[in-house]
Amino acid sequence: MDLSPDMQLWNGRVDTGEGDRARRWHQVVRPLDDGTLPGIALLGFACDEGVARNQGRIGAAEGPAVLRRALAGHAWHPTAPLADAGDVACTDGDLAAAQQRLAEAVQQLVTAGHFPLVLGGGHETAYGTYSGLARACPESVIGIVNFDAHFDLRAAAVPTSGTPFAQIADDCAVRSQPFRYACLGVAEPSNTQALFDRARALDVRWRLDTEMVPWRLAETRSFLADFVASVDRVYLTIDLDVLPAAQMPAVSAPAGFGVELAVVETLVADLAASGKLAAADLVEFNPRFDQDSHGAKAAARLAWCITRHLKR
Ligand SMILES: N=CN[C@@H](CCC(=O)O)C(=O)O
Ligand SMILES: [Mn+2]
Ligand SMILES: [Mn+2]
Repeated sequence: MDLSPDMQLWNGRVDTGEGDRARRWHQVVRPLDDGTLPGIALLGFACDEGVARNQGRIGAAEGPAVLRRALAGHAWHPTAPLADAGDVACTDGDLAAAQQRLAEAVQQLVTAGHFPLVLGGGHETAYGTYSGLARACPESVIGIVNFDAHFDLRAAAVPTSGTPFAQIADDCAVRSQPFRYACLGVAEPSNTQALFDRARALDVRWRLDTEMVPWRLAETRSFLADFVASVDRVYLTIDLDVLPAAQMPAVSAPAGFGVELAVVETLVADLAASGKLAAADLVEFNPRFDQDSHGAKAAARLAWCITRHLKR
């Protein structure tokens, strides 16, 4: 796999003379090659074709590069190797082909023993990430944990950023595999009754944004632990529009209510430490709508959290 990572994106502060334990991401990350030991592999999906098709605000294709720059200066804590596998892009409007290329890259990474951390891209990223993981481990029951204000279970004429979990449900039905999907942070005003009906028909587990307030965190942790216990492996997808608009302005559809970053981070850390997390993506980050990098910082913090707590 050669997706030509742009290593120029990785630069930042150097604490000269403080030794190995003072390193930051930009000093640790290496371009992925055949000799890279199994570890964390960053993979960009530079695509907002699904957002455009879903009547959203484009710009998420610029997300992967900005997220790498935001991550570059973070202190390095994990011990696993960190590699940059480069980007899969969608430049010709052929979303299905781009999702297939993403799936192939994710499949190769998982098969080689890496943990793919995919930097989206709109939520159409999820269909590629999931498909790659499912191909790499066809015997596993994969549980999808989606932090999102939206179910993304739309029935649309063409695939969009609003359809990935409906597409996955269809694929699972074809393969006679169970469709295991938990959606955390669902905003009632942002999902029609038809979407709730589809979620019920597909046996989706969900928690509303109003149920994910900090003072009900213990309940939410237990909800998530029960879901994780019921599957073999977990695919985590974080749609950044789950965060309140004040914490995450840099998305197509900012949340009026949202789930606090502190709550999301605690739950993400739980998932990373579960030993079942097999792949993750962060999606919908759109730098065009950021304010003084607040959104980039929140998104980078969640990516950092996954790597900090990851147990495999
Ligand atoms: N990823 C897509 N999410 C939402 C967008 C909603 C909106 O644009 O208001 C959806 O399709 O439901
Ligand atoms: Mn969303
Ligand atoms: Mn979404």
